[in-house]
Amino acid sequence: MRGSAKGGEPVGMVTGDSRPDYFVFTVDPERIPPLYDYVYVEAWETPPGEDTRVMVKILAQIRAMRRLAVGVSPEHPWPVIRNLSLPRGSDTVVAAARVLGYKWKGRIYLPRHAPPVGSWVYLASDELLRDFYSVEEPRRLHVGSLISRPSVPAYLDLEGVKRHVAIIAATGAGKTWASVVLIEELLKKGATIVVLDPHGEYTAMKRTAFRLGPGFEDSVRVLKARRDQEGDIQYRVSVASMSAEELASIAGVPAKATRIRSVIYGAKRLARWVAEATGEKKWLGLRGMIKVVQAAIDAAEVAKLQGSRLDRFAAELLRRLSVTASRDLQKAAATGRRLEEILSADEGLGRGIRRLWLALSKDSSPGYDAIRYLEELRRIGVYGVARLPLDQLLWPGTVTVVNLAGLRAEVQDHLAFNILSRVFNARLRHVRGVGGESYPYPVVVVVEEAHRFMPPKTQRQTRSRDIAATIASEGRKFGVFLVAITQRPSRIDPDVLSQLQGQVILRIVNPRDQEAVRDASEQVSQDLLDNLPGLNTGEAVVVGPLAPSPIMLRLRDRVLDYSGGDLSLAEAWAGGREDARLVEEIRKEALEKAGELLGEKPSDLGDALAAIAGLDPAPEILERALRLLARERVWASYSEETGTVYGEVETSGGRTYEAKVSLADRRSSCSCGSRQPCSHAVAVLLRALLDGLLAAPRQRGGQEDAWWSDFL
Ligand SMILES: Nc1ncnc2c1ncn2[C@@H]1O[C@H](COP(=O)(O)OP(=O)(O)OP(=O)(O)O)[C@@H](O)[C@H]1O
Repeated sequence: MRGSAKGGEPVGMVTGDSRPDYFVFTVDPERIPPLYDYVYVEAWETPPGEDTRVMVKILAQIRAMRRLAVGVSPEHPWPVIRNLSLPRGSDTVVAAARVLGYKWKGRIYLPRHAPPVGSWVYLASDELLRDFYSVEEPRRLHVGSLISRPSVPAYLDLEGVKRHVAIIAATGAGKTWASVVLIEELLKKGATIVVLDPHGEYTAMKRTAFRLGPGFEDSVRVLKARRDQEGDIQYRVSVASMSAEELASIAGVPAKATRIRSVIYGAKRLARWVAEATGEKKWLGLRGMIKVVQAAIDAAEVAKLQGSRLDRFAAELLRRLSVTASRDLQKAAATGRRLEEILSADEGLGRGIRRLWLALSKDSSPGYDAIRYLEELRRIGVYGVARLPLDQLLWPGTVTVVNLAGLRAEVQDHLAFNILSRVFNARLRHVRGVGGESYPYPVVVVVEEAHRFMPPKTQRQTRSRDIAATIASEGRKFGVFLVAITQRPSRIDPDVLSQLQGQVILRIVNPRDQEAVRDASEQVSQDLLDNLPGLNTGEAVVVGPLAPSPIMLRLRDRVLDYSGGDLSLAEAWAGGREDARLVEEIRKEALEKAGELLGEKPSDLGDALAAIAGLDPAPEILERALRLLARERVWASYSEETGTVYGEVETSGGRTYEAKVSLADRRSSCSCGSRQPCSHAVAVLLRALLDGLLAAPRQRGGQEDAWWSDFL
């Protein structure tokens, strides 16, 4: 009957240290239960609300076990040991059990008495455990089975999610797995879930959503933050809702670069007024700001020739903006008049122009730098004129994965801040009945790598920490619940961590992290902490309101896929085939774009580049450039004025190459040092072609001259 779950016969007797929460018992050597198995003792208790004592079954879990030698010790020398004939069973098996409580009228209570020494200890039956850990439908989340009893299902309590959840483990111990299982269960309950996914690990859930059953096919949506990442829809933040300071910081402009920041400040103000003067919202985006900076650089050059005067700069800038805004001369004049009206009535516009002049009057480099920063931000694709409607982010019975992969830390943090704030405010407005963007159902926000977003104030400043702390402390009132996932709880703000009352703790080895868990949760006892390094992958301890009583469980198999688990070689090599497919797609698209420019579709991409840019790259260089586009980050911008494509190739190995292709001179150069058209320059040219930045060869030049000659 060793290890059997039947119960009945005793497996030991309480013989040692006995306390209300813990007892030591000597084990029958013929019936030794495994570590973590469940036992009970019968004892008299007076349950709360009763006035007589009743006999109850006090459930306990074996947390430690030892064999003590009787009659021998390790100090005995070998010749003595060798000649002793020790019969099997001449040792004593001693176990220590942590009391879990007893169940009385559907509720779990902790005993007030220590089990008497001499009490029989019985193996708990499956039925007893099922009853002890039962959670009623519809609150039941089926996440696995008891660690030592695969036949007893382990349920979490849906209502416990209201007190927020932390999923904590060493790397590779199964955090993402645990989170996916929780998401599956929440989806079955019809929850609205948002996942902030810094590594793009959760995007694969979408492909497998159908496995959850009929009606779940569309229950996973993927929003991408970067244009070139996996996702159905682009998440969008409106530039108009951000301050110039915010924009500059996210773009990565150093705090000390005051002239560049001034340019961004001025450009933002002016772009807003051009939008107002023309009634065209497109000026509110980054492209609008970049056009303002370009006009300001040119206006500053003109003003410098005319005695370096602010009034000359202002007049020239307004003229250029009017013309840029409306090529129709009459309209341009009207826009100019309107801008001047605004300038005389509104000090803000004047301040914007002054800041631009101060930044650019000495030399134009802060202007070019500002363009570079804004251009980089624009290429991400997330910062635009209008924000994404809320119903694309939150939808009942749907998990929306926001793929933040491939973004700089500042941008990830800003987007996390933006999304957390939007969700919280939408719920707050609903609950308070205030107008504006609102959402009628509670929302669970899963934050992967939570330490990136909510570190202690003393360690690092982030934008998202304060809103995360607000959700942790007030989200319950407004129906916004946090599930924070991390391998470094010691790097999470203690104010946030202590509010995450439901904890799913998998293997943790680092003592600092164990301490952080203990500090954050009263329910994690020292003996539980001692057990954490010994857990296997996929085994967890759950404490707090998520479970009826602290529970050790093995997570069930997940249904939805995710990526980022251990590398599968078969899949990794299949990725190579995927690259080849992408290269062919890019080639096809580039040929089509070239056809639009040239008026007839070329049969060969090399010939097309020769016709468009006068470059004739060697075939292997062209192939390498296509592979760069498929695999790496390639950006391009085009200056109509100089007829030059500028761009960068950022490799996954962390190297950046800056390349330039002059269409007018039919030459290219690159920071890799190559004079011949190199793969970086060709990739940059192809990116400009794919992004539709290039004008047809016969249109270049002529129109430009006519346009600028009006006022030069
Ligand atoms: N419950 C489980 N049952 C079976 N295998 C599991 C379980 N949990 C995790 N694994 C395996 O362990 C590996 C690591 O799991 P997972 O990616 O969830 O860990 P993680 O803690 O999120 O890792 P990281 O810190 O690297 O993100 C996975 O490849 C998965 O196959």
